[in-house]
Amino acid sequence: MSDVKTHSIDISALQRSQQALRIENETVCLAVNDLHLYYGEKEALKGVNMIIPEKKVTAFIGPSGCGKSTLLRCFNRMNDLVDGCRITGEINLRDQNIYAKGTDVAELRRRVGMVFQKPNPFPKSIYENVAYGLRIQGINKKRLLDETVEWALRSAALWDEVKDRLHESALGMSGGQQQRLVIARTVAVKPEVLLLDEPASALDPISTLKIEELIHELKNEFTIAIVTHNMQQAARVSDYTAFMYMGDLIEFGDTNSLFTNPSKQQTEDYITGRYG
Ligand SMILES: Nc1ncnc2c1ncn2[C@@H]1O[C@H](COP(=O)(O)OP(=O)(O)OP(=O)(O)O)[C@@H](O)[C@H]1O
Repeated sequence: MSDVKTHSIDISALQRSQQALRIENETVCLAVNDLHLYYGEKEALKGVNMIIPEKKVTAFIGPSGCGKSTLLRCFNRMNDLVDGCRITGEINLRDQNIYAKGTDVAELRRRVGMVFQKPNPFPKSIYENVAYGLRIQGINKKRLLDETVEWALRSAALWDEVKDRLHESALGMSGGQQQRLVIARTVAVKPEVLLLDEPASALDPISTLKIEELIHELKNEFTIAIVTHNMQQAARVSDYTAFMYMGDLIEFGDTNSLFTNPSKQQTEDYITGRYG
């Protein structure tokens, strides 16, 4: 390991297992095959191939505009909502191509939930925010709603802070609490995958730490893909990291190896702060 690399990322602080993870030993949750995405004439993803392993955290890093969020949004077809967006290639969620004709996109988005940079609770009570997706599914039995709301709030490490004010407005919560509430709302419908698009970048350091700890807990139950601008955060929270540059996936591997011994010069230049 060169001095330059250790200067940028303090990998010793990760307390990571010495045993390297191996992608080939993982169960595949999502498989991306030759994915190209065009916004009009502009090719924003240039033939991406990778897998997202099940019940692991996969981080996407790279300079602004390299396509991280675009790729994340492909996993639950959020780009379908963008005018002039065209996609070729495949993404398989387990053994189903989510871009196949006839895919139920609403059901896909239940299975693959998404949390954005800025917390976006609904102007409703804490309880109703979490119950929202369940009610949309037609679940109205109070006992089932109560149980699931509690489970989701516990999963998002928020229950103890809000159990006595469930019927107060979510808008009275702090930004960090709102983001954990949005995570609770997302997990309440029991998705298989959680997509997190810079989930902590609008939060203070303590709230950020809580979100990072939460990610560690959530990967016991969910497959997680996270976009982050913060390389330290990627190193802290993820098992695997994908480095993107100008629409290409440059390198993908276990996080320890990618940060300590990158195989591509572009990755090394980025993680050592030479550009981006
Ligand atoms: N809705 C859109 N319409 C047209 N071009 C877009 C759209 N969204 C993104 N792009 C372009 O696609 C490219 C990739 O953008 P994307 O937001 O995926 O990058 P990113 O790596 O997530 O960037 P950042 O880190 O700044 O969020 C950029 O050139 C961007 O300008």
